[in-house]
Amino acid sequence: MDNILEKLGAVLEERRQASPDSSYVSSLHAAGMDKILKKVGEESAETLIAAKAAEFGGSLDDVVYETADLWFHSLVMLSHLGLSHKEVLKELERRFGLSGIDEKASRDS
Ligand SMILES: N=c1c2ncn([C@@H]3O[C@H](COP(=O)(O)OP(=O)(O)OP(=O)(O)O)[C@@H](O)[C@H]3O)c2ncn1[C@@H]1O[C@H](COP(=O)(O)O)[C@@H](O)[C@H]1O
Repeated sequence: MDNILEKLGAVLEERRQASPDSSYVSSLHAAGMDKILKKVGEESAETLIAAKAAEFGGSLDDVVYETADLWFHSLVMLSHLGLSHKEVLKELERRFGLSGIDEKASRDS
């Protein structure tokens, strides 16, 4: 499978200029940052609820579905600011191999 983040990133970039009538992503851009952040907040809450339910036997598929919604709307938020998954992946690359405990200690000292 081609990298879905690359493919989706290209579509999201194109949707910044597209008509809001024909595109959900363009309609979010047209509605503005508050609407995008409201969706990120909603999807975040739905992900938390699904994960908590899964801890007690609920559907793992629901966790995947809600996390995909959260990631998708987070990508739209980044795109609205002229950013993309690339900057986030670069930051994760930078952190790779750096223990969270060591990183926190370097901030506290
Ligand atoms: N991955 C997604 C994706 N995930 C979720 N969604 C939409 O996100 C919305 C989720 O909102 P909710 O579940 O809260 O549903 P809702 O009640 O209809 O939403 P609201 O009315 O509350 O805003 C739904 O409309 C989903 O269809 C997505 N819409 C688009 N994409 C990707 O973005 C591409 C571009 O989409 P368009 O801009 O619509 O062409 C698509 O080809 C897909 O690859």
